[in-house]
Amino acid sequence: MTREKLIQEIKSTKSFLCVGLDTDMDRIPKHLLDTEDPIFEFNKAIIDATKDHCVAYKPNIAFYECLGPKGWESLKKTIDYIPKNKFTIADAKRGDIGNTSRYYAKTFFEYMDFDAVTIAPYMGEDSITPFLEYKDKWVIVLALTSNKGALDFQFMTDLSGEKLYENVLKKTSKWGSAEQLMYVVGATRSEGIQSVRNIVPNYFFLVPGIGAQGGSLNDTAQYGWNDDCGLLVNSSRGILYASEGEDFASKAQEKAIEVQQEMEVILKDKGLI
Ligand SMILES: O=c1ccn([C@@H]2O[C@H](COP(=O)(O)O)[C@@H](O)[C@H]2O)c(=O)[nH]1
Repeated sequence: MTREKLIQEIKSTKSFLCVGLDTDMDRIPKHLLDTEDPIFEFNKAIIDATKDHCVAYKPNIAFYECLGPKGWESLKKTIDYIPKNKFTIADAKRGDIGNTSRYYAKTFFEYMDFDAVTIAPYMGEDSITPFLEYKDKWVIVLALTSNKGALDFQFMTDLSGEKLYENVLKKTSKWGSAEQLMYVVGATRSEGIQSVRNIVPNYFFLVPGIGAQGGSLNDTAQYGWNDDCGLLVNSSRGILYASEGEDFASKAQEKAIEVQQEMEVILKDKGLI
């Protein structure tokens, strides 16, 4: 998907919500466990219930890989089921020597036809460039993450006082344009979102951390906004497990609508719609 199309979808859906498909066998409703593919049945119901209120879906690959071949099959069926106007993100956090990264890119962009894949930048330029060779596909680089462990490395300073995540932003933004590269910036780091925005004003951010992790949507919009919105805000558990009963899809829909309506207010306040 192109950047222009993504922005158009944000405007027409009045939403910059990304629904995270962290589909956990231990949490999906009991009545689905008797079906042939509980993970896919769950995802299908969630997609049907939320597709009018979000612009993106982000399956986290860990929840599928742990089930072996069956999990990959559920993931493939899920990605094929998601409507084509939705931006799809493989949250896989890959990155390896160039020769190996080429095959990760093949998996997620050819076999699976995702729009984007998340990448850990630790191995540098050759670990990222194979993904950038695909037209209209995206790389989403981990910059300032939402977890506690972000403090272990990301805030380390070099001799000039520059933090590691700042360095990552400056370097990687030379490798890929704002038409093909985005950054992961955690909603739990409102103090840092502004500094990331200052370094990469035009790039989109994928923002996890609202809902279950307690980050604020309004702070994210206040510090991370750019002229094109520039934000895809993810919620996984907060939507998927709004109910663990037979009404899970309608409760997920209610949650998605709640977030979408807050987003609509922000989009109007900022003058994008
Ligand atoms: O910094 C990061 C990077 C990725 N994630 C992922 O996003 C979702 C968040 O799930 P919630 O249930 O909405 O908390 C999950 O897949 C994480 O692995 C992140 O949280 N923070």
